[in-house]
Amino acid sequence: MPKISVIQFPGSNCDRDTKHVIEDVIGCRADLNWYESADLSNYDGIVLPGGFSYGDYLRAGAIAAQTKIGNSLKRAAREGKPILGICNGFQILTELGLLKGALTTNSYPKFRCEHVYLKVNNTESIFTRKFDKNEVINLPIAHKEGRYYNQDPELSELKNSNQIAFKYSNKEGEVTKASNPNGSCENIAGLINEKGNVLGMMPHPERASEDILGSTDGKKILKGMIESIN
Ligand SMILES: NC(=O)CC[C@H](N)C(=O)O
Repeated sequence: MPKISVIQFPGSNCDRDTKHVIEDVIGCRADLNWYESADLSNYDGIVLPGGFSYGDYLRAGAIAAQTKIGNSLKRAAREGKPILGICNGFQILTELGLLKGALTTNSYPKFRCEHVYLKVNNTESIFTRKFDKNEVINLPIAHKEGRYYNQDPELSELKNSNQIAFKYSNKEGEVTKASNPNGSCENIAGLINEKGNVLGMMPHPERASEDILGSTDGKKILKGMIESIN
């Protein structure tokens, strides 16, 4: 059975929910590992959970990315291990340079906590292959620094190499300004690296993995990742 490491930073707050979904909903082993002592060589996949690492001081994710787990994450990414960064995890991955671009303060600078619709743009990755192309899914967001920023030529490269995983949309799948909760460029809600083994996303799949929570769309992302490990 694959072993997944869920990394805990000072200020993580979605670590236990993530472990719960991986273990109790998907039926895989997940350990909580404190960032200072985590040995990623023992694990087949890694999840950076949501939260407020180091209190979001300087910029969300900036300080966590400077700790020694940063090098371990870079090594794991190079080795091709699947890495999923959820919300604060996505912020840490961009700060580490494992995903391109940056996450900055929402265009309307308030914390937004609500369900949003996403259009699935890439269905070829290990994380998104359980969805149909352009499928509209429903996941919750909870952030203040979720505005994805990038510019050309990098932005065009991301588009041309199909690295945009999810875009904020309306229920009909139209990618509009009104359906963009934070001012992200191109309505980008989730990105995959070039190699296809790292996904960062602002919405929370672990909060949408059980019927009782109103959506199970998020489970497909975690399941896709875990089932890719053999
Ligand atoms: N849910 C999260 O991971 C949260 C928050 C995040 N650090 C922010 O931008 O507000």
